[in-house]
Amino acid sequence: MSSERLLVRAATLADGTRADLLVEGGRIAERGTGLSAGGATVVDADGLLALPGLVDLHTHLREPGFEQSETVLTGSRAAAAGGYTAVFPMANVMPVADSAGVVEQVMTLGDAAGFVRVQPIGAVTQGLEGKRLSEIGAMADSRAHVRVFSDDGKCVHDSLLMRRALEYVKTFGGVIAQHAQDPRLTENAQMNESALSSELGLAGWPAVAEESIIARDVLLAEHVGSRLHICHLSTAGSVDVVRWAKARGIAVTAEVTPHHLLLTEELVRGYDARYKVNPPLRREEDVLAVREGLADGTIDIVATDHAPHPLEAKDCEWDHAAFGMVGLESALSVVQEAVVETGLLSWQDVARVMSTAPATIGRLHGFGHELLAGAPAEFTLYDPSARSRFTVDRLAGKSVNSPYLDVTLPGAVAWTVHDGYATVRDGIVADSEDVARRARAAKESAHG
Ligand SMILES: NC(=O)N[C@@H](CC(=O)O)C(=O)O
Ligand SMILES: [Zn+2]
Ligand SMILES: [Zn+2]
Repeated sequence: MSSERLLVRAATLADGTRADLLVEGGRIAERGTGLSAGGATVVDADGLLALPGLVDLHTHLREPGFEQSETVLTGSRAAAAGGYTAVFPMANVMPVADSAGVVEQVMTLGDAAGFVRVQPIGAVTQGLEGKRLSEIGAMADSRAHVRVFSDDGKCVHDSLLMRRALEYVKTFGGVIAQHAQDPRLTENAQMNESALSSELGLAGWPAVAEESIIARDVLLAEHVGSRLHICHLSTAGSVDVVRWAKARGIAVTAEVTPHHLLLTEELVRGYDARYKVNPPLRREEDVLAVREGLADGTIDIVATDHAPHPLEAKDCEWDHAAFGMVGLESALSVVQEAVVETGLLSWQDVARVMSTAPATIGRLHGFGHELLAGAPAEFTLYDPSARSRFTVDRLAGKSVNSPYLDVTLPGAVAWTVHDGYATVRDGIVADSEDVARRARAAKESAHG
């Protein structure tokens, strides 16, 4: 039961070559051409792209505490539907993931669900309050082996605390992932600060509120000699600051979300809160600049910032609506539309920015990213030639706050294979009970 045998026939790899992949015992047992099935389930991958399992460095799974929005299980299903095989859930849950107990609990829930690897992120400060450092060392040493720390949802605004956090994680090679938002410059802010925000009468969120924190933090990272990661970078100025920092040799990495690669503030005109997100959708110039930054390597990765919210938190007046949009299920399609079809990134680049690089930044250990014989079977089979209206049945998580509903997008995930097992087959997400049962069996066989 635990080790499914699959023969993936004639898949196109990211480099354009074609190969058969024989999956057995949780690994890619063989890679070649004309492999014989020998009783394995044959997957006709003609026309499908085989990408290493996608890794999301920025996900909100909402459990414990906000299970009406998402659970570790439902978010894991959303991830599998999008071609992901590993996610890093953020710490803004209740109780906050600021202790070994909570990060271990989240990891345990992820292991039990079995759809993806769930690698928790720990909070930088206790209760995300920005006052005292959390138990960073205890989380790092725990069974959850935390390497990424973030107060995401809130900015670590106190410069001294930020410095101390960078110093602390340096001792074990961790990284601080900063939600760069000056709280004073964005008090009650509702959308990007621009001519449009004045026109719409919504309080503006200036680019400088993001850029000034990034500028401070790259200098702190340089001073301390530690690693800094910038969450959901969204402005042209931020790209410039990170470009400058990298040229200076500072150990900074940065992410952009799919929505900041595709959508602009113009969407706010209709006051539909599905477009309300933190950081806000920016100007066309910013969208072009973050695409360029991703293409030239200034921005290292694409991360979804999958932020599920229940209907009542979105189906209300703009000012009262929650910030955030779901993104796991649509990420690859949006990336295809925004940067592959515009000629900026190759599929090999996509494999890097959505799988290899996030795994490296997050220090995800024992995870295979080359689809080679002997590697763990972690991959997705994607049909880039598909084109369809993105409908609510594509959303496998609990919440439906997607900005893409009824939008035509390219691409479709056909199969996702995690730990040698198909979590998505022929576009259908596997049964939760089956996946949980097989995860238990795999665990038992691993323990002898
Ligand atoms: N991105 C969002 O708009 N919301 C996130 C928080 C965050 O990522 O800052 C959330 O937790 O809902
Ligand atoms: Zn954030
Ligand atoms: Zn977030």
